[in-house]
Amino acid sequence: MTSRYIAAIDQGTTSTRCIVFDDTGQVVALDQREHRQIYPRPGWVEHDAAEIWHNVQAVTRAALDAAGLSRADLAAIGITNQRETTLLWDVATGEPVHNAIVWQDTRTDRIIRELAGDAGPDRFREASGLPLATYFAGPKIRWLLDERPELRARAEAGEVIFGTVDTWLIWRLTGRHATDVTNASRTMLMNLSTLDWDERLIDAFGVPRAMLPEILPSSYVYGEARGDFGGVPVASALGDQSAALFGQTCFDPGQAKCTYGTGSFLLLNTGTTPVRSERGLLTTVGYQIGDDRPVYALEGSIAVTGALVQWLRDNLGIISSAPEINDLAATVDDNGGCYFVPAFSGLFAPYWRTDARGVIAGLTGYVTKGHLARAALEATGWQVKDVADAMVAESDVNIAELRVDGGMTASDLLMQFQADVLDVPVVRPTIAETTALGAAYAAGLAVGIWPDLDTLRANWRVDAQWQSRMPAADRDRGHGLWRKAVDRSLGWLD
Ligand SMILES: Nc1ncnc2c1ncn2[C@@H]1O[C@H](COP(=O)(O)OP(=O)(O)O)[C@@H](O)[C@H]1O
Ligand SMILES: O=P(O)(O)OC[C@H](O)CO
Repeated sequence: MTSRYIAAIDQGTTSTRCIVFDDTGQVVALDQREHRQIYPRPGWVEHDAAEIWHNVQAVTRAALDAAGLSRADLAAIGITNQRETTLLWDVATGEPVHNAIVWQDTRTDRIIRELAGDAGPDRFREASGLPLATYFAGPKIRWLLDERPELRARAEAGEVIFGTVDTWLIWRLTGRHATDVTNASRTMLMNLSTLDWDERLIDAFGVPRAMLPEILPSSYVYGEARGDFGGVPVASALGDQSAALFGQTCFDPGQAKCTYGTGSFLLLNTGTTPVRSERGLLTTVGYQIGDDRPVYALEGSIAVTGALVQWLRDNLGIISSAPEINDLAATVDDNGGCYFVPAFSGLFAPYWRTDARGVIAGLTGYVTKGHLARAALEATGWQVKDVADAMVAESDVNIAELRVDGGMTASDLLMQFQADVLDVPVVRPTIAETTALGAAYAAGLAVGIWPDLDTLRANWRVDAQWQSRMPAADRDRGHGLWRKAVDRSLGWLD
């Protein structure tokens, strides 16, 4: 029997999933495991890279078992991952030399301020497409090598090497030290035009070239897996937001998707030319298929969306599960004049303000927990509107519809509000696991399961859609109040 299944590994911030897809793109089996979030100090977030590798193997075995399949049934393994999270490990032993520093971690704040100096946060934007921010991998490598000087000499000798999570998994699976171009575009060390490490950038961050992986396309056979999955080609790697763009089949310039999870990420396909942002968006690589020219995207990254729902559950206890926020919000007709800016770790796009902190504005004696629940859901809608507005202004593209995925799209109230404030249709596809699907599609293309992008496009189907029904005057008034609340959150830290 020919191998017609693909195992997509989705290594996310809070959990690791393996989803097995068949050659029609349908989900056959899924397994998922959470891993520890390590908070050594306020603002610091780490993961144990060894635990992540252990979980990747465990969920892949379990998903195959659940599907009643063996490795011989797999045509390919695809990888998608949380981006920017930074790992260093010892080539000889394969052991991590430090916990992984997670994308949300803000410990590099001082390094960022020093590097920005008089030139400001856009010092490296032309080459990298990114503003100087704690978010990206380059500053995290710098911090690790400054903190542990003994590692620098070993990194210069290529004995200690760097990778984002894709690289770590490709290395563990195949032995090759490689990354894909979408992940590399989040390091702040890659030149967006040459798609290679940029000497000026790696010098500025003090990163030895010997520790960096080779940069390869997203849909590409990286090598054959060894060990438990021996012989199966590892045939894709994409950062999770790029994978979702791919899984949503946003292959044409002007197509956009937003993934609503812990944070939310709106990506707009801008075609084969990178569009540099002057409005706080990121220029990133959407995907690259084999030797084709890469497809670029503009991205609006929002740090806290679903995480606010979790905060209402875990820290305030006003709901006992995330879906319950919708029942609570439905007890009231509107937000009661209340606006919630969840700037828990500053504000990401389009503001990039590390000095912001959360505020609830407009509180009166009238406000109930129902209003707070509604304001929390609306906060996601407004944050996405802010990045969508910046995108339209930046690229002259009118977003005709927004394709959505992720855990928060289960909220009908949020999806309706999103369509209302964006004034464009919001559309959710039948396969909700878009991120894993994107990794499976990219792997399947590389090994010939699917012949071309048109075949994948034809596979995309609408599950639900929401049309705008909010009067323009209400939208404008609400947006004005939201922006006032955002102003209140800025400059809280000195
Ligand atoms: N029905 C719901 N309504 C609103 N938010 C939800 C709902 N279900 C889950 N969430 C939120 O969605 C997030 C989980 O989505 P998911 O796509 O699994 O995120 P991630 O991949 O970032 O872990 C959580 O932050 C949770 O609070
Ligand atoms: O793991 P997720 O889904 O929270 O995504 C994290 C992003 O890739 C961070 O840039």
